[in-house]
Amino acid sequence: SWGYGPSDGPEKWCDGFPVANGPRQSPIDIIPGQTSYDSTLKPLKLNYDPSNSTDILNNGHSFQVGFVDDVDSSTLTGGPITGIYRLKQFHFHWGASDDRGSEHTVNGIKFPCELHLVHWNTKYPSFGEAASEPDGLAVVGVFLKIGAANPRLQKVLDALGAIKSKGKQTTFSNFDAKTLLPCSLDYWTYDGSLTTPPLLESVTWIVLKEPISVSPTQMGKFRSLMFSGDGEAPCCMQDNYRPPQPLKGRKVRRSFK
Ligand SMILES: COc1cc(C[n+]2ccc3cc(OS(N)(=O)=O)ccc3c2)cc(OC)c1OC
Ligand SMILES: [Zn+2]
Repeated sequence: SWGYGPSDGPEKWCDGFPVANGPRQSPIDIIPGQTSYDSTLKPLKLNYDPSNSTDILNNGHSFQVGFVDDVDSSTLTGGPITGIYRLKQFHFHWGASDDRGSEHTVNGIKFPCELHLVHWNTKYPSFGEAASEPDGLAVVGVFLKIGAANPRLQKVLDALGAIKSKGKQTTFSNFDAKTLLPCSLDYWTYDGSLTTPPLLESVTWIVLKEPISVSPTQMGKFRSLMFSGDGEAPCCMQDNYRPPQPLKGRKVRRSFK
């Protein structure tokens, strides 16, 4: 299957997933001077119920925190989307060193890490069905910038010891995803895709302009995870990011002046 190494990484994904060369692939390089302010864009509304996180899982590509998504308890509304989207999971992408790791870039600048909060449109019966519709998913992207240690992030990082290798999972309840958001909800938005296989072109991307902080020590905790499962040749989980993809004429809008 696919990965992030020289033989199975992003340059090879088109072999198994031809949509990799499609018209609305993600991530992209966001060039603020080339975005257009859209006054019709609504404020983002993120109503996350702090009690409905369920588990934390090492899926062999990243780690994800899952949420109950059979009711409208943690939702995304407003912003560039219409209707109600439910939070399914959040996960991260990061680098082997602090000079890289984010998937989206800003004026070519890479951040050391990027958080993705994955939501699906409740007009469809499930995530899986929504994932194949052009308006099926909405992912909120948040950049992490090196600075002071982030105490809210630390709660997630403290759970990583229990999920070091691929396939490990443990309960992770009462985590409020809202605590990972920056003060400002100003955002850029564009039509894109999943950034990992199956690379489905079903994502409305909402990338927040303001980063949250992460310390170098905390970045080290991300890098202590393994791509590999128990009993496999150990391989550190790092550089699990896809580089920016061609814009192919897409417009990037911004919610702020
Ligand atoms: C739970 O069901 C599914 C889980 C998944 C797992 N999955 C795979 C790749 C993903 C890539 C993602 O990309 S990202 N990095 O842009 O947020 C987000 C969530 C993902 C979730 C995929 C599915 O079909 C596409 C599923 O429906 C069958
Ligand atoms: Zn992601």
